[in-house]
Amino acid sequence: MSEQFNLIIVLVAVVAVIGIGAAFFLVRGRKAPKGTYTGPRDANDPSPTLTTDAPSTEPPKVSAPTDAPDIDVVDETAGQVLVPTDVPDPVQGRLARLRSRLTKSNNVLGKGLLALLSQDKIDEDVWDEIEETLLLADLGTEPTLELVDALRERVKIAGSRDPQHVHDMLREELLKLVDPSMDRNFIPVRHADRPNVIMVVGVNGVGKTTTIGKLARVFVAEEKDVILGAADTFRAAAAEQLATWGDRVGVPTVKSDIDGADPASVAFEAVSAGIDQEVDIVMIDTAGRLQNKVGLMDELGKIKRVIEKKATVDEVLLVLDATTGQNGLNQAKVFSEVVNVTGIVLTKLDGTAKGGIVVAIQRQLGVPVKLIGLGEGPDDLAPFDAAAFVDALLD
Ligand SMILES: Nc1nc2c(ncn2[C@@H]2O[C@H](COP(=O)(O)OP(=O)(O)OP(=O)(O)O)[C@@H](O)[C@H]2O)c(=O)[nH]1
Repeated sequence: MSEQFNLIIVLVAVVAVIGIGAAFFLVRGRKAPKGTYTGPRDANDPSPTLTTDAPSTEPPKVSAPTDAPDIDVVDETAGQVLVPTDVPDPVQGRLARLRSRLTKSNNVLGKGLLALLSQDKIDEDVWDEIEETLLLADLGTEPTLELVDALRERVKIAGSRDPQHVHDMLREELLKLVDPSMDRNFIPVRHADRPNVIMVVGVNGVGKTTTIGKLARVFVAEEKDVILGAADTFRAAAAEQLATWGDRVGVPTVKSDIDGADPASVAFEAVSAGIDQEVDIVMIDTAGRLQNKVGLMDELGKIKRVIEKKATVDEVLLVLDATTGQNGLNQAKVFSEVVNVTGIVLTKLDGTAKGGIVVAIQRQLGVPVKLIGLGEGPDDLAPFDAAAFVDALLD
């Protein structure tokens, strides 16, 4: 009797275990085979405790390993069907919608300049004030002097203080500095045999993950298929944050649940998944948390090389926080020495009166600002348009 009773208990336990297992499987969806990137985790790959300044003595190895370490990157995107909960705003007209944010924070610059230039008599003190206004707006020394010289010349020739004329003159000269001729296209086109790959770089806290989330929405609004790769592996929460952004618009994320996992492996898996699933765009988030330039260089360089085993990196977007002024310029310098930056995303322009940073950064790197962040909302990212930007400063 007690044997029968024991048998019943064992049977009940087995059924319960199978049931829980099946439920878990259904909730998680199908797990694809373990990661296919078999490159070794380099000694200099970042770990959560990395603080040393010591440069690595060996270049990162990325090829032909024999015994693949246990890289826990699993492409959970295969067969995954995400049901979007959000419909992103169309891209057209975004800057117009967000223009008031730019105007509110930056009209100190535009209005200040207009007032100064409209005075009956523009003496040296006024020119000094104009110069100061431009420098305070983070325009940078060289562009400031250029602009002041151009305005002096034009004021001398025109002689008139008519407000509309002053407005038009200032608009023209500012536009020249912002340079409307730069190629600011940021909507990628898929290659015939592979997705377009975008790497997003920048230090932590600048709004990188948020920007990738917002950009994924922009691409979805443009009817592109997208996969995200969470190669910022310093903290699993960052990957979750990215996945949450993606989930909302039906974009899957390749990630590792392990803090400090090899970022290049995650990038490789994301690009592999993008190729397998024939998506248009793969966007790779990276960490900017490294304590020193050598570490940063090693990590970003390795991610790029590993991706290039599968595809080309078509765009490297550098995300910079507009409120950080000179610090942002220093970051831009470091990143551009490490990777070939092809475009800039300037975030938090809604929170600063220093819109001149657009000019300073473009000058320093010689690459265009392609997008600007104008708030924390999911669709508060706008394509940068030189004329609309200058108009927002002046109106
Ligand atoms: N006001 C404003 N806030 C922004 C903008 N872009 C991002 N943020 C905020 O900036 C903060 C940091 O953003 P994250 O995306 O977490 O920054 P991150 O660079 O990815 O940082 P890590 O994940 O720690 O590397 C968040 O509170 C964002 O909401 C913007 O354009 N305007």
